[in-house]
This record gives sequence, structure tokens and C-alpha cells, in this order.
Amino acid sequence: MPAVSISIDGPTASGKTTLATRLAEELGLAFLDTGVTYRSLAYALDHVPIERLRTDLGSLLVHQPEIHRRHGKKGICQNHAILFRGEDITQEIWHASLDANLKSIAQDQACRREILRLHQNIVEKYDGIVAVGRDVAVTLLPHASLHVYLTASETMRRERRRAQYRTHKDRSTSVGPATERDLQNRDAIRAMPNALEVDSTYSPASAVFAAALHGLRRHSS
Ligand SMILES: Nc1ncnc2c1ncn2[C@@H]1O[C@H](COP(=O)(O)OP(=O)(O)OP(=O)(O)O)[C@@H](O)[C@H]1O
Ligand SMILES: Nc1ccn([C@@H]2O[C@H](COP(=O)(O)O)[C@@H](O)[C@H]2O)c(=O)n1
Repeated sequence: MPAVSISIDGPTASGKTTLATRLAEELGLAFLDTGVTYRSLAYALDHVPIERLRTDLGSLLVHQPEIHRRHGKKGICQNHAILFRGEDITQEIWHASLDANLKSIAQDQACRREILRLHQNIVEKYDGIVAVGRDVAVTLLPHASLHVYLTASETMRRERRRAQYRTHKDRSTSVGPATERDLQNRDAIRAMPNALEVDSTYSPASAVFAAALHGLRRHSS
């Protein structure tokens, strides 16, 4: 049977990570959060010039989506460790002060190409993966078994993010409307044969998960 791969795209705080981790656990797949790499480059940009990130990323950054099975439990456990020049920066990358750097990295095409190469190397290591982030359907996993585009209203996404980070005062809670790029990705996904669009505004995470599993079965049969 061919390995299952699933791409999940959608605007900020639409529930991508929540869905991806549940699918990875249920199906025994690896899980790659591509946003973690972008956030790491935003951190790195305070320490090295952008030219080095465009050309020398492989020697500066190691993104390790570690996977292990918890003893006696069904699901897999994931830990996205990120090393920058050998230093573990996994906790530092979420700081709100990196928002401006994050924007610069996301808009830099040369950085995006380098990040894509890094992610392609990660995908090759695993027999089946769920990858999350803007553009993964188009760039990283164009041949995925299922492409999910997840939406929710801006108000709901903002509420969820504020609730999520209530105890993490240093994290960014800025949530805006879907961007031009979000909408371009959505349109590209809509044009794919094995696409599933889910509006989670009034759907609990369990219903979104059930819809994705159903979509996967339908497109795999
Ligand atoms: N269907 C849902 N109903 C209610 N709450 C949800 C739902 N899906 C996710 N959440 C909650 O919303 C918050 C944001 O979800 P999550 O982190 O999965 O979003 P995301 O799209 O991965 O965000 P980002 O764009 O920052 O990567 C979390 O607290 C999560 O528990
Ligand atoms: N494939 C991706 C993933 C992320 N980005 C940019 O990084 C930011 C952080 O991502 P989160 O998923 O952790 O929110 C995001 O806002 C994008 O600007 C990207 O461009 N492509």
C-alpha cells in the first residue's frame, strides 16, 4: 500500500496543528509543522544576516520532528526540536517580538526555497507524513493522499488564539483576515482532485477530525 501523506493549509489559528496531530496519532504518521522552521529563521535573523539564511541554511538549522511511541499507548508522540548552530531554540521561537522578522522571512523567496529543500529532506525520511503550513499542498506535498484546507471566521480564530495563549503572555496573539496568499493557496487546493475544505467556525475539533478521516477514506478508495 502506498504511504499516506496529508497536507493541511489554512489561515492563522484555524486549527491546522490540532487536526494534524490527531491524524498523525490515529494513522501512525509523522507530523511536520513547517511554521516551526519559519519561526526558527525569524529567530536566526536576529543573529545572522539574511544572505546566510538564503544560502547556508542546512549548516545553521536542524529541524527534528522526533517521533516516538508512548509505552502502552496507541498514538505517537511528537516533539519538534529545533537547533540553531547547535543550540536548542525550541522554546525561544514563539516570542511575539519575532513577528516582524517572521514577516520578512515569509516574504523572502530565496529563504522560502531553502526552507522547502529542508522540508523535502525531512519528508523523504518518513514513510507517511502529515505536513502543516501555508503552501504545503502546492510546494511540499503536491501528490498527497488528501489536501485539507481549514478555515474559521476571523473572530473565532482570534478568540481561540487568545484562549490558547492566555497563560503564555509572551506569545503573539495577532490574528488577521486570511491573506492574499492564504486565498491563493485555498484556490489552488480547491482545484486539486483530492481536496477537502472544512469550515471549523462552529465545528468542534472532533468533527473536523472525523471529516478529514472520511475525506481520506473517500479519496483513497
Ligand atoms: N475545531 C475547533 N474548535 C474549537 N477550538 C479549536 C478547534 N480547532 C482548534 N482549536 C483550538 O484553537 C487553537 C488554535 O489551534 P491550532 O494551534 O491547531 O491552529 P493552527 O492553525 O495550527 O495555528 P497556526 O496558524 O498558528 O499554526 C488551539 O487552542 C486549539 O485547541
Ligand atoms: N509553510 C509555511 C509555514 C509558515 N509560514 C509563515 O510562518 C508563520 C508562522 O507559521 P505558523 O503556522 O506557526 O503560524 C506564518 O504566519 C507564515 O507567515 C509560511 O509562510 N509558510
